[in-house]
Amino acid sequence: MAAAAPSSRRPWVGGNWKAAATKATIGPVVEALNKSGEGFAAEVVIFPSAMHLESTKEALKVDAKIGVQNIHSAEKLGAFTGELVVPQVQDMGLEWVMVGHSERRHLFGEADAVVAEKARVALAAGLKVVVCVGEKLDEREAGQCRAVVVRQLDAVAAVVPAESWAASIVVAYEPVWAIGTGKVASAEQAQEAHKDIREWLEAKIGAAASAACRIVYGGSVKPGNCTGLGAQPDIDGFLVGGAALKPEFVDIIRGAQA
Ligand SMILES: O=C[C@H](O)COP(=O)(O)O
Repeated sequence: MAAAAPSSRRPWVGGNWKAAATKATIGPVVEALNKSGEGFAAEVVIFPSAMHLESTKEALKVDAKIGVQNIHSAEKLGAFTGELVVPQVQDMGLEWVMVGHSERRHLFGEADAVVAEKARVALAAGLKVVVCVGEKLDEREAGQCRAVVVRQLDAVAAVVPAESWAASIVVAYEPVWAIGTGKVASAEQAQEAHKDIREWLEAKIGAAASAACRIVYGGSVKPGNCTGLGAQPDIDGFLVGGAALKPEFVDIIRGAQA
């Protein structure tokens, strides 16, 4: 059963800039965020590329956190050319790590166990983690949506402490067919998947985790569709790609009020 009214969970909005940002595109977004001049009701986390972590952190003057889009699963600094490791995330004073984005899973071949190990290492170091899950179009058409998401979540649950789910994990449900395609899931489709995830949390982790864990939707979220999605009882915010690189990202953050 869906465990709690959405207003009991602080909304969460992530802006995933992927490898799509340059100084020219970042500037107007940061300016819009800074000009908004408000404390957002939602918790806001921006995920720049490694290239732009420090400059974005310095430029942002609003209550928004910075996170990394991916990490390597090594626990210590070392010879891992091209990777970021948890001690570097901490050295930068960052709190958030994203794992399991569909582009990591499907373009770079990250298996469920690899994603889970990254989550484990980040949580063990005291970082907060966005765990991305979601089915491909053929999986949805084969009626496997719930099974795929449960498989991805089970892998994480097998290696992280149960207490992490309430306070340190945000689950991002991102149907792969809706990412960057303009084909947003309907509010009903998204709510059904989010309810499945909340029921999984209750059955696998416990009622308190199910009530507290933020489950956010990602996939072609825009100012024009975020209100209907955000009104669903089990949708606690958004993970935004393309629209997070436009000044109207501020409108999506405002649309994620509790
Ligand atoms: O991480 C964000 C998602 O991949 C969604 O991207 P999108 O908003 O461009 O569809």
